[in-house]
Amino acid sequence: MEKRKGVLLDRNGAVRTALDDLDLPDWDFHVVSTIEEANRALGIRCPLVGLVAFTSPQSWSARELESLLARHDVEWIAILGRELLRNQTFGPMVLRSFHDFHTLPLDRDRLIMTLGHAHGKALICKSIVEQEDDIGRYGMTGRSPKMVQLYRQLDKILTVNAPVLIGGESGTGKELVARAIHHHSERANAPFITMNCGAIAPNLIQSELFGHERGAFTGANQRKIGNIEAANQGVLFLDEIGDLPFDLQANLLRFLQEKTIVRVGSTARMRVDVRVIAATHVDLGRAVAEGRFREDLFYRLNVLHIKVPPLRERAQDIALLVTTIFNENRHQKSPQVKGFSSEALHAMCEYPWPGNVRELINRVQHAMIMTESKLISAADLGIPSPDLEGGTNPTLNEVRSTVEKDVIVSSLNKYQNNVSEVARQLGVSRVTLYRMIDRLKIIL
Ligand SMILES: Nc1ncnc2c1ncn2[C@@H]1O[C@H](COP(=O)(O)OP(=O)(O)OP(=O)(O)O)[C@@H](O)[C@H]1O
Repeated sequence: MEKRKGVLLDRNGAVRTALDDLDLPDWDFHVVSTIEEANRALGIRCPLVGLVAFTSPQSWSARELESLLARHDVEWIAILGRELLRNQTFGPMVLRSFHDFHTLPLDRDRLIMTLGHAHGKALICKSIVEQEDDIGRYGMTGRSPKMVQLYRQLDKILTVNAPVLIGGESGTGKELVARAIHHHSERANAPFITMNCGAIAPNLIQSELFGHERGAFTGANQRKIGNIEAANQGVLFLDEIGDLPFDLQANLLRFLQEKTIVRVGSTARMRVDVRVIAATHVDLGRAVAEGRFREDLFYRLNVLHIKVPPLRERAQDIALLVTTIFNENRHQKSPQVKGFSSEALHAMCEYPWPGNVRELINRVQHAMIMTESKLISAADLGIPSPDLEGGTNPTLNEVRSTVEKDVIVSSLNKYQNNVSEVARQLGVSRVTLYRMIDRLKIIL
């Protein structure tokens, strides 16, 4: 059997010698003596379990150590003298940042049990993370019917070259969709140029789009390549197209029809091959009806239309999205933060998210840094907490049972209901596991 990989962080080598003497048959420990070395080794070897040896509370800088522990998906075990656990600052740190601890002197049976349990837990976490790879498509997270419909539209849009108009509220992911179209099309190796028509002074838009020659106007000290030319062979993403000044809409239409441009101050017409993707958070059809947007340009841009649904219409995706955001930002959180309370998840599904996914990302990032609990609450996210059914919070026993059930069920699935293997991985006896299966009413 291939040995399980672990890392041992041991500054003076005392625990290393004791560990060698135990001669653990299933384990291969890579020993490092500094946090820097540990960081490197963890990146290369990807062990699931790590041991940190302490001879005094000052063995390591608490800040550097906690940052190391939080950065890697490893189950950590502190190896320490019993007296250190009673230390006012050290004890809480062990509770906060470690999966478990082992008091010195090393005890072979006790250590094998602790390591087996940590390894089992790490495997479960890993399998959950691997499942999370299948959380969406095209770099987007979401499996709700609305997102599946969006992916199907993208499947078709990628194979053709026509302009695309992307609608949807602010923060829903319109730019992400445009990037996905570029990234998965045959234009992927050519530039993706973005231009926010609402963020550029109207008098500069023409030169931003088409470029200018030196001396074309006061201040044009040198030739400038416009965004259309810069996107040659690739994609030009025109965000907030509804803000394009009316007179310039005619110029853009001409480019779309003739596939040529003229730099401001020049007479030479240049051929460019660019796919235009435009986005708007306003109803462009209405802008046409009100005379604010050219009808001919609207039809030219709207050959293919995609609407990105608001987040409130895909509440099923919220749990997936927050897990992704949590994992992407885990290096910024304080080490004790482990996830979201069920009350917070419930609240997020009820909240209308006027700022859509962007607002969700901001609130989760803020909560991950500011919360003082293990589980992020609705209050941490700054959103109202809905009344839980029956108006009561689940008891600790109910929460514990739910967690135990989830862990056992996913482990049984992973090991094809092999109870002996699951018991081994979870560090409990078969009899205990059978008792838990019975108590938690898990069907084998
Ligand atoms: N389905 C998704 N999965 C993961 N991240 C997403 C998803 N949708 C949006 N995001 C993220 O949300 C943020 C806002 O997305 P984006 O900028 O694409 O929205 P937008 O609709 O173009 O916004 P605006 O109208 O304000 O320009 C980005 O960080 C983006 O990566």
